[in-house]
Amino acid sequence: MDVQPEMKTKNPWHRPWIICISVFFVAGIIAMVVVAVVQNKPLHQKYKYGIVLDAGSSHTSLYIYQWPAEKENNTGMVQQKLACNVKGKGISSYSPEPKKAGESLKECMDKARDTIPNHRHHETPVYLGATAGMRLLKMENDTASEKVLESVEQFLQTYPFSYQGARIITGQEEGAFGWITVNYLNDYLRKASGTLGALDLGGASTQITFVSGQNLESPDNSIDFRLYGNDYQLYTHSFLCYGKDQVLKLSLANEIQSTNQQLTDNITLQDPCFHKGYKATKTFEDVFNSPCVRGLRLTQNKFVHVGLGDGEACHAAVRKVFNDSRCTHSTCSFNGVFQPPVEGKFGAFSAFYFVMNFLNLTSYPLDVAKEQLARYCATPWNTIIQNHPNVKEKYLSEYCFSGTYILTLLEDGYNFTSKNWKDIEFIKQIGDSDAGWTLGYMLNLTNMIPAEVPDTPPLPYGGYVTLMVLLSLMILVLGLLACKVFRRPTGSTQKEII
Ligand SMILES: Nc1ncnc2c1ncn2[C@@H]1O[C@H](COP(=O)(O)OP(=O)(O)O)[C@@H](O)[C@H]1O
Ligand SMILES: [Ca+2]
Repeated sequence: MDVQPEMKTKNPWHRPWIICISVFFVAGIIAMVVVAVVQNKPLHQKYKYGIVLDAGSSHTSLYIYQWPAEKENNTGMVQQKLACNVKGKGISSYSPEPKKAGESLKECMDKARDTIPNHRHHETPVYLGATAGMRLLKMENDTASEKVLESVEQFLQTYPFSYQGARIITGQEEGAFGWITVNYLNDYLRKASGTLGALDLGGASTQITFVSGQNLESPDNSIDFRLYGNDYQLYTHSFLCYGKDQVLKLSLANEIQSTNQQLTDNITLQDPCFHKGYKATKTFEDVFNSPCVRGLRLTQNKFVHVGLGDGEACHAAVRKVFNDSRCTHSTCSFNGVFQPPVEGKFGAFSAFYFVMNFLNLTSYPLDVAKEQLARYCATPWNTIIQNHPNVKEKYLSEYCFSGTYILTLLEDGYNFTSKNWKDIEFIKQIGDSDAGWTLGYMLNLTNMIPAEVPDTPPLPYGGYVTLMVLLSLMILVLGLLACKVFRRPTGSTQKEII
């Protein structure tokens, strides 16, 4: 009979005020966790955007980059969202009708406008950097190059983005920003443990950039950076006229001049760098229409370009474009240009990659690569066309020449050897971003690579929330235990109740 009142008094959970306190206690902790989560996590990942146009000698590419809005100073945060290839040739080719230079960018700029959310347009910077094609046009005809730049400037300003300028970048900038891009994308800048040298081959110039422990004897070739608290001394050099299209002109001009034939119609040029069975009629203007080629002969007279398919003779012909005679420094690459011995690992991109990847030579030792290239060069033109029906004929006809130039430039020019050949990696992209100077250019102009390590919260977001939850649970358990201990009825009170 007495059991019922005894049970009621022994279970404190049946007391309304304890239930009330516990409910508020648990609700308070849940509220605390929810507030911490909501407060710290943005509802949607917000991105910011930047646009860079790479106005190269052969064509223009537009890149859109994106990064989380609240993390712009953390390395590795900027990624390529879109690459758009502008149809047609490079902007320097529009010098006879500069107005068309701007309009040529329409398709890609429209795509950028459609890709970037409208509310971000006005704060999205747009940069255009022109490289060696425009450097050459400027040398040839300053006013023409100004007109082309004005045309692209006017056109880019018709878009709702934040236009930041169109200019010809220097060879040093092209080299240094290519180096920043590949090291940023590999996340080497934060870790002070080694960097990747950058090798960029274009149509009109080529760049070599790497960290050298040696004394840099020529100030023109030296760039100092402080990034994320680390100091870097870079060696860089850009060889104007040593992009693969200009070197082809140089090499053809040398061969034409050494035939000792009158440059009248219908001379035949026997070229070891083109395949046997290749035959095309070209004009002297095609070869000599560049400030890179001496002995300007701008005639419409034609010559017949005939392939011999002889890899060894091609190597000898290509070597002639390098001038090794005078070096006034302790060591040189070629043409009397100072270069310390190459050091560390290198990423070789742009045409280095396109050509070596087409030739399937990206992962062989130097000697094997040379043998395979010689075999490729000796393959008849008919067979080459049959084997690659979908490759542009202009590219296809030039791969033997371009491959030979690349091996010659790397070995005889920059002094890579069979020993350190494996240190060169031919790369197109790192992650989803293309290797090239554009990303480094934008990171620099938007101040997204700070000199010092940025302040970061002591805990990452996930760790912070987990810790909060664990601490809350701990408080809850302790609270409940305390309740239990302090509210446990003592013997005397039990007796009193009974
Ligand atoms: N698929 C490809 N195969 C071979 N060469 C290519 C391919 N795509 C682009 N190229 C070449 O890459 C080079 C790119 O140079 P570009 O950036 O336009 O010039 P520069 O950097 O000297 O101003 C050009 O010689 C172009 O012909
Ligand atoms: Ca380029």
